[in-house]
Amino acid sequence: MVSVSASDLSVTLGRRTVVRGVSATLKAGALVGILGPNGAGKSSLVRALLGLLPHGGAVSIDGVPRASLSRGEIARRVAYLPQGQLLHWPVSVERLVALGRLPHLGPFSRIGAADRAAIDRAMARAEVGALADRVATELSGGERARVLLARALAVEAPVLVADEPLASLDPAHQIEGMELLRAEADAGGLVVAVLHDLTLAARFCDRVLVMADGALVADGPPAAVLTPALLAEVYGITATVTGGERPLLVPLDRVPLTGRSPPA
Ligand SMILES: Nc1ncnc2c1ncn2[C@@H]1O[C@H](COP(=O)(O)OP(=O)(O)OP(=O)(O)O)[C@@H](O)[C@H]1O
Repeated sequence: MVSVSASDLSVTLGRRTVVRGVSATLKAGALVGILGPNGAGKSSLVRALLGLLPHGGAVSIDGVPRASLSRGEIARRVAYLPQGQLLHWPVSVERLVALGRLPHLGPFSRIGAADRAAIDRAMARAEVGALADRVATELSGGERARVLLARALAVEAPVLVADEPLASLDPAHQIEGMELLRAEADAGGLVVAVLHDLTLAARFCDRVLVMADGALVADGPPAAVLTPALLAEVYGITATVTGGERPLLVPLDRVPLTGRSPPA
């Protein structure tokens, strides 16, 4: 069973420690939301998990120390959709999505029938088939976000890590994006998504990890974690929280931040 495990993970950038002693084991079949205010360390955490940032502590993928896996092995096991990726080359959307197959190709091999099928599946799932011949640098922000999601889906890796996959998406595409991530998890994958929309996180995630000031301050099912007290302490907001297992959260006002200590 696919899993990603972090033990006492820490990241220091310049003189600042931006991830502090995070430990968590994430398992297949779950959609895990990484939440927390701006600057809390969410992107740094996922980048450290992937080995894209120097860090302290240990990470294992499927029980194997990540440091002992080659870049290719990691790229085949974990698809990564970075935050706010810019596109510099005027390639077609179809060719951009096809780049998702690179981890599966040898140095001299070309896209084959299986790769072609994976690209078509990914484009259909992210609903970007109609954009196939468009130039990627000429897309709107939301179109670009869906194309980049399609590229990550085209990897067909057992783990998908998506950093703010809903940014720039209209409400219908936000819901569609979450449905897609949910379906990946329901099909047995592990999906880790950095999210800012608390209601969508509560509705779709099985588990949420809440970061504040670099530390993991809460971890559990959304209904247990996303309480008015936590929202006040971590985000500095009052909110109405209604409903049961899949609460609806409506931010109302700002309140002074009180902070929350990591669980002992
Ligand atoms: N190169 C760097 N040197 C020093 N500090 C950095 C560097 N890069 C990022 N940081 C700081 O690290 C902290 C965590 O950044 P990170 O991007 O992980 O936060 P985040 O929770 O993903 O935020 P957001 O929701 O705004 O995307 C921030 O305070 C940021 O300013």
